[in-house]
Amino acid sequence: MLCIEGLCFHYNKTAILENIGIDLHRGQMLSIVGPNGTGKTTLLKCIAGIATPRSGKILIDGVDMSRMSRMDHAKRIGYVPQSSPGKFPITVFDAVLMGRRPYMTWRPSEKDLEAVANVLKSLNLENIALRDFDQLSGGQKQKVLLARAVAQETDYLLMDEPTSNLDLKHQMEVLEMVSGMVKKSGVAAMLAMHDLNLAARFSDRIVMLNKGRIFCSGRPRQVMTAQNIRSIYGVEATINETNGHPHILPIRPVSALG
Ligand SMILES: Nc1ncnc2c1ncn2[C@@H]1O[C@H](COP(=O)(O)OP(=O)(O)OP(=O)(O)O)[C@@H](O)[C@H]1O
Repeated sequence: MLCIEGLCFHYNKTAILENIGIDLHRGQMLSIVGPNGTGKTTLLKCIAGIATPRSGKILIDGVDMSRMSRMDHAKRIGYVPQSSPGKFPITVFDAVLMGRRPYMTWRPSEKDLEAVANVLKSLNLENIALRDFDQLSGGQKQKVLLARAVAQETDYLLMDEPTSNLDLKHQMEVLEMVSGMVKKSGVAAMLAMHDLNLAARFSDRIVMLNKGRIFCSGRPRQVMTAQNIRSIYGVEATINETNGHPHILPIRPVSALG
C-alpha cells in the first residue's frame, strides 16, 4: 500500500499542499482531480521523489520513502510526467529501455530486452521503435513515456494527465491498458486527470483537490456530484449515469448565470 500522511509542500513561503492524506491499495486506480494550479502535479512529484515535502510521510509498503535509496524507490514507483523532457536524442526503443535502469548493470539482459519488446507491442509502438524520440508527435511521445514507466515494472504507477495529448482512440487504449495492469497484475495507479468523465469511468476512487487541500474523496459516484463540481470548478453541471459510471455534462459557468 502507498500511504501518504499529513503531507505539506511549500514553494518558498507559499503553501502548495496542506495536510494531504491518501491511501492507495494495490489493484486500485485512483484519480486526482481539481482545477488548474491546485497541486495535482506537485503531489505526484512528491511521491516520485522529484519534490521534497516540507512535512508529512510517504510510506511505500510500510517503508518510509525518505529512507529509501534511489534505486529501491525506482523499483517501486514509476512516473509518467505531464510533458516530455526537452531534448531526448535517442530512439524510442532506447527511451523505453531507460525504464529498465533500476535492474540493469552496464548492459541490458535478455530479460530487459524482452520486457521492452513486450511493452512496445502492448502499446502498439513497435512500428516506431527505431524512430528518434525528438521527432515524434506529442501524443506519440506521451505513449513512449508511459511505455518507459511500464517497462520499469513497478508496483505503483503515477501518471500526470496521461491522456492530455491523445486522440479518442489512444485515450481509450492507454487507460484500458493501465486498467488491465491494475486488475490483472495488482499494480496500483495514481493519475492526475482533467477529464472528469474518463476519471469517473476508469477510477476505483477519486480525490478532489482544491487549493492544495483534499476537498473530498471516495467512489466516483460520491465525488462527481453536481454540488461538488459547482463548488470546486464553478460550473453548473448535470450528472447522468452511463454504463454504471457517472457522466458529467457541463452546462455553464456559475458566474454566467447572472
Ligand atoms: N517551480 C515552481 N515554483 C513556484 N511555484 C510553482 C512551481 N511549480 C508550480 N508552482 C505553483 O504550484 C501550484 C500548484 O501547481 P501544480 O502544477 O502542482 O498544479 P496542478 O493542479 O497540477 O495544475 P494544472 O492542472 O494546471 O496542471 C501552482 O500555483 C503553481 O503556480
